[in-house]
Amino acid sequence: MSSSPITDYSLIRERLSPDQVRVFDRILNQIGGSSSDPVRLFVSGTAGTGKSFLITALIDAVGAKNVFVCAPTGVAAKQVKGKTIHALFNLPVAKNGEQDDGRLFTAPAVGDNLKLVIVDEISMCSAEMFDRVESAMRAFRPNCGVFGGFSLVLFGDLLQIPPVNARWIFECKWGGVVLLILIFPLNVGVFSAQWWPCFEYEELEVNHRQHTDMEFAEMLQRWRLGRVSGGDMDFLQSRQVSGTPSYAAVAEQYCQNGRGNSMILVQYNKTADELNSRCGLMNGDTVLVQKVHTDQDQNVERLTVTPVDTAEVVTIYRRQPQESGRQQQQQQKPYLPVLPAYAVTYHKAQGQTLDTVFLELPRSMDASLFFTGASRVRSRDDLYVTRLPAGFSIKINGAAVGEYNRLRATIQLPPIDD
Ligand SMILES: Nc1ncnc2c1ncn2[C@@H]1O[C@H](COP(=O)(O)OP(=O)(O)OP(=O)(O)O)[C@@H](O)[C@H]1O
Repeated sequence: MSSSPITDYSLIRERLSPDQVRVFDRILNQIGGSSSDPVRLFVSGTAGTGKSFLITALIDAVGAKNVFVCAPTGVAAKQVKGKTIHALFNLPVAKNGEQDDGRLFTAPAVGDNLKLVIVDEISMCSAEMFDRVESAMRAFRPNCGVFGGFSLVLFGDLLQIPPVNARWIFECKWGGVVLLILIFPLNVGVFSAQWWPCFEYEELEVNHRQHTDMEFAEMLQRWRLGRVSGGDMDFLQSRQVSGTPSYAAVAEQYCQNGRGNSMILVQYNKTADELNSRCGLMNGDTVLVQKVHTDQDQNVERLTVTPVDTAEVVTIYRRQPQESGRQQQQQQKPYLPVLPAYAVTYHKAQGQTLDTVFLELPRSMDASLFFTGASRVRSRDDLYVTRLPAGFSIKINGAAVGEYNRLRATIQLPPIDD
């Protein structure tokens, strides 16, 4: 990816589908045009419609040094060569589920060349976090209005994973306002969070991830809306790894069927830890190994890695074993404190395309989690479930569907659940 803008967009446009080109042109025309109005756009579309792909095309066109790109999680940010929202805007991170203190740390320096700010996987960004982004952008350029007058494009799918223990980006802070609106039904936009109504809407429609298995794509659209047919249940039954939730059976199947970037998706971090450690692996930061340094006997001495959450370069050295006993320590070699992890939470998988997934399913599950997990793969053959609980069901979030339909109506599209 070049850091300078490409002025002839024809080559970039060639790699995009017609709906991606429509949005690409709309954004670039507004940024490059004579209008002084900043872009305020929310680009949605179901999983696999190439939202992240379009982001990389926009970065190429505008030039990496002229765009800020971010996402709520490190893995999602890495996907679009960006930073986490926290890292980009220097927001304090909440620890152990406690709320942070709401302070805004020093904002990064912003040159005059900043043309566009992009936030991917917006479904996971809470209304509170979005308020902070607004303050941070206004701090870059005070006196220029909302979001500092910068162009801002949001990408995501409101039917994928919502923010953890927080309000949706479109949800109102004060229940009382909702009550008032119920009594005096005014413009529906008043329901929304403070900044959300500033955004116009676009939707991508071509599924690029499951385009070779349209039956699977249709199945996913049912699941996205919380509908699981009898045929779907039969299919899920046939994709079970084991009759009982046995980590060993899952691990064995994983080793046999897992390809390239396969993942076991689980609900909670502690389950991921358990699964990883049972298999002799450990959970931790996800890192990309950039360089393996060896000595003259080809023993690995150290690794240069980039954690996906921070994108810093880190060197990992061998450590002495912790076991007690001097003799035992002398016998054991210093070890590298890094092992591959293959179970992650559904949250960490959002935004990725994976070769194979193994879904851990509770008896009742949010449609957003199930849909996000299942839609990571390209075809039915790449999807497994660790076990299908009796009476398995998924439930849809009505607020997200309602907001989706409201947005679609603004561009004359029918409700998704019609
Ligand atoms: N125009 C395109 N031509 C070829 N491949 C494409 C195109 N657009 C997207 N893809 C591919 O389709 C897959 C899904 O794309 P992408 O991850 O951008 O979708 P997404 O809408 O961001 O999905 P999600 O909502 O799940 O994050 C990726 O493998 C991507 O490379």
